[in-house]
Amino acid sequence: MSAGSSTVQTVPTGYRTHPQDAGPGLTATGVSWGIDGRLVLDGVGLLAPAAGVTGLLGPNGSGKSTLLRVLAGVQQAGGAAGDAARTTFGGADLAALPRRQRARVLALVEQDATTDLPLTVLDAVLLGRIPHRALLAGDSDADRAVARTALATAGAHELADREVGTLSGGERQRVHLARALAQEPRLLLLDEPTNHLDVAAQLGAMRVLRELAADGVTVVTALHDLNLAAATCDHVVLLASGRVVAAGPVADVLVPEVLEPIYGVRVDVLTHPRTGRPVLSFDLTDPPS
Ligand SMILES: Nc1ncnc2c1ncn2[C@@H]1O[C@H](COP(=O)(O)OP(=O)(O)OP(=O)(O)O)[C@@H](O)[C@H]1O
Repeated sequence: MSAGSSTVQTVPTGYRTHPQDAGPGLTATGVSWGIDGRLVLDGVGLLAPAAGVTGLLGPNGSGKSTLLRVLAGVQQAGGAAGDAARTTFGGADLAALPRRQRARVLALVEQDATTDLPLTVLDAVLLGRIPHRALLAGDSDADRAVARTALATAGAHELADREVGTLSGGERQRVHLARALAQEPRLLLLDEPTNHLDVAAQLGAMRVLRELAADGVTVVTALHDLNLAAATCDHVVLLASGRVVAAGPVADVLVPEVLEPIYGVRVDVLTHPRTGRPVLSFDLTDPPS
């Protein structure tokens, strides 16, 4: 791991929201998206409780990234499918919000997002401040302070003056998290935010998400690592072939009866000796039929 520090710091109190402001969370109904005559999302409905961490799980190609992009409004629901999707956050229709207003509410951290622009890390993180300042206004001292705090929270403060294009995958992932934190969202959507991170940095990033949730931010994160989800999420939504096949508290969904038919592996569930949370063990022998 080439980042100078793998330590992800706790969330400073300066830009916390408050749990009582969290509202009813994120709801989506009837979300479909298709391309080339194929339905990638097929009438997805989900509930991500306010001020909680919801894990979006599912095998490769099940539709996690597409769903996050549609929820964020980066990709329009429908596509070749045509549908009557409705997505609300805090009771408000997200699709009806003007783009700038939506960017003050939600931030999306995409998987392996890259940029060809010769931006420093600090400038990249400052992009997260754009929705909060007057049109055509430059960065203020306050914006730079928020950006530096976000970098520190994401464990990337030492990278501030580096060019984004020169960063390692794990370093870049921290910078994307910092950019989203600088946006001060009430809804944070993340697409596999830990896939380039070492184990300490993975847990550190999940701790940041948990602390944000404790302070009222609603977090939805796609994850491949089911044990990371078991250790850190409140609630999980399991997708397969563009449909939700299970959703609910971790202990209800991350069980062999649900996971084995979806992943096609044998699953045993143990209990963590200290936390009491589920620990999953996998092997490739055929699951019992
Ligand atoms: N623009 C597109 N054109 C064609 N196919 C697409 C497009 N976007 C997504 N797909 C297909 O839709 C399916 C779901 O893709 P998506 O990236 O949402 O899955 P995922 O669950 O995030 O996968 P992974 O875990 O591998 O990242 C895949 O089969 C993918 O190839």
